[in-house]
Amino acid sequence: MSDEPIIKFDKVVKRFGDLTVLNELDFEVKKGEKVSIIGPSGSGKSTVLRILMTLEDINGGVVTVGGEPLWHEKGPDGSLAPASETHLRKMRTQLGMVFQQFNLFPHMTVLRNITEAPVQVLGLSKQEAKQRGEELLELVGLADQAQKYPHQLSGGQQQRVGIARALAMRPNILLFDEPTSALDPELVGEVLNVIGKLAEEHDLTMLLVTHEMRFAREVSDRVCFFDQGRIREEGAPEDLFTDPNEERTREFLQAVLDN
Ligand SMILES: Nc1ncnc2c1ncn2[C@@H]1O[C@H](COP(=O)(O)OP(=O)(O)OP(=O)(O)O)[C@@H](O)[C@H]1O
Repeated sequence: MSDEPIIKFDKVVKRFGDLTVLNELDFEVKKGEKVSIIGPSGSGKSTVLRILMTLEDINGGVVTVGGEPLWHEKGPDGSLAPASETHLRKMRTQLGMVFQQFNLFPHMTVLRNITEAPVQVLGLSKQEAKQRGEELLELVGLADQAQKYPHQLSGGQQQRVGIARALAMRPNILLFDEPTSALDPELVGEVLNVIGKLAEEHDLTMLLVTHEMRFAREVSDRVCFFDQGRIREEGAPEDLFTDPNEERTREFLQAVLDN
């Protein structure tokens, strides 16, 4: 891990109508760091990921990815103007996201789900993309499922394809938005195992929104507790989970761990 932040939110404001979801959020992630975001429903956790994926714009502040503003472009005089679609498209290639609902293309085979974007967006040849796709299926333990369609797979297998698909774009940063919350309990483990293996073996920067507290504790370098659009408390998992400073964090952990 380096000290340089690869993601930086500087007083970021996000509103939906009258609702302020991010309230001057300051947040940094270092290169290679594995960070979990936990917190109550509606506290803005998924919004942080969606802003990074350029699926939601921002109403104030600056988001920087890899040292460059995401939602802005620097003019010749150094001033910041709203980003063009070309800039957003370029910036987006640094990030991959694994969604709660998998979001696979239902009419494509597993392998094609993985090769489509590398061919269309990165310009890889079909052969190169296929080779990369097969390696990734191996990594997520699905080498024998390449020619199946998503509906022929279990939820856990579909989510592992979702992870392979995100990795196929070789992102520097991988975002996970509650990747196991749509799964039957018996399928959660296989997905967490794949994510855990990635965290251990790769120097990818990972940002994970999760309700799986035990997993967050195992896999993260740092855990951030979000509350009302800000980070209420953050720290090493062993500190935050065993001896939080804030009463609000304690209440939240008590409530989720009792469940
Ligand atoms: N497109 C939208 N339009 C209007 N309101 C939205 C939109 N997206 C999110 N919100 C609202 O913004 C708030 C924050 O949403 P967000 O999904 O970031 O929360 P969260 O912390 O991830 O919650 P959860 O754990 O329930 O997924 C919620 O109150 C949500 O209803």
